[in-house]
Amino acid sequence: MKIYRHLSEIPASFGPSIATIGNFDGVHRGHRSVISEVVERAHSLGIHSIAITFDPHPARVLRPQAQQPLITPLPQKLELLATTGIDALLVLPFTGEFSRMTARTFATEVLQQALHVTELHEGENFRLGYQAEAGVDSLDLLGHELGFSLRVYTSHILRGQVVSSSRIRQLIAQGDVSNARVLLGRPFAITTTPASGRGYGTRYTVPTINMAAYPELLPANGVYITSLTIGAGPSQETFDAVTNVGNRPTFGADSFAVESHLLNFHPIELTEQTPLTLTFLQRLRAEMRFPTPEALREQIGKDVMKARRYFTLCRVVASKPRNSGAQQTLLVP
Ligand SMILES: Cc1cc2nc3c(=O)[nH]c(=O)nc-3n(C[C@H](O)[C@H](O)[C@H](O)COP(=O)(O)O)c2cc1C
Ligand SMILES: Nc1ncnc2c1ncn2[C@@H]1O[C@H](COP(=O)(O)OP(=O)(O)O)[C@@H](O)[C@H]1O
Repeated sequence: MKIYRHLSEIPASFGPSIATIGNFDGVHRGHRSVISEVVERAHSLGIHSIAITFDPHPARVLRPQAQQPLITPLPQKLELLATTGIDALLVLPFTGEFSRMTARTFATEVLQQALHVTELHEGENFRLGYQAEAGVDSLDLLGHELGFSLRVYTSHILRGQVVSSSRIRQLIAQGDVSNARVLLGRPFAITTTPASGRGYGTRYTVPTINMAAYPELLPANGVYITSLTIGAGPSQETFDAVTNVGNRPTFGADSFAVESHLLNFHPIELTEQTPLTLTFLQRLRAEMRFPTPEALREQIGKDVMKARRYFTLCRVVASKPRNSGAQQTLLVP
């Protein structure tokens, strides 16, 4: 996937192309189904497919006080978009001045003149331009004038829920990582680096790898079954884990941390720069204040047992032959 960071980087020869515009936060199942149609359609016509997105997320510029955390910060969004098969991605810098561009100017300068778009694919709720002035009906009219057709997708519904970034954000913020996984089409994960702990775990409960402060979306405080990937590339290793997100009230004053106890631990080199990807698989319970560290240690022992059962079950399911599908549906944890 070719990435362009500014309109001026688009080669004059670019296009014709089929495009989709969006924030794509989460790169969820709805995003993926539109993008895969764009890719397929462009492929069948032998022309380029391109996704257009913005950085920072427009909400950061338009409603900075809302501090909306992201499901996928830009590097993760790019990685996920690269797996969709789209030929190119245009990441337009989103500023106050840019936000005042009308839909007509955007469609003319970006879609028509730079990308030579012949088809634009968007969800039914899509809006473009200053103060979100243009919905799909106005874009359809603009397209007739500027030489592109608009294909509109109805909202993706799964298990009775609209697949949207805001719904997924809400589910994760409530700790419902299982439902978020359904709408995302993969488990929710964060990418971060290690930080040092206070040594209480090793002394009183269980040793943990602590994560550096993470400024984007995290699941609600509580205990989760997770997997932790340490490192990146061929030398990376993934461990089964249990993770606490919270303030550790058993040890006194609030001190927020995300920390993982690895079930199949073996010593591994960690530096402040080592990439860590923490994947949230299932919520186990709320964080609680225990009367003593021993009581907490006993509870963590129970959390570990549940996590071990979960991983064993997953591996049993994964090892079943594909044709025993009915049984698999019953077993998937
Ligand atoms: C699986 C797991 C569950 C935990 N649950 C709780 C909890 O319910 N209440 C709590 O106060 N701390 C909980 N903790 C946090 C421990 O108190 C924590 O490991 C300890 O504070 C170590 O802190 P340190 O890494 O800064 O040394 C949990 C930790 C893990 C790994
Ligand atoms: N099962 C385990 N899970 C995570 N870390 C472990 C485990 N066993 C040993 N460790 C080691 O313990 C270190 C954590 O020790 P420490 O910094 O004292 O943590 P804590 O503050 O949680 O006690 C980790 O960096 C890791 O190398």
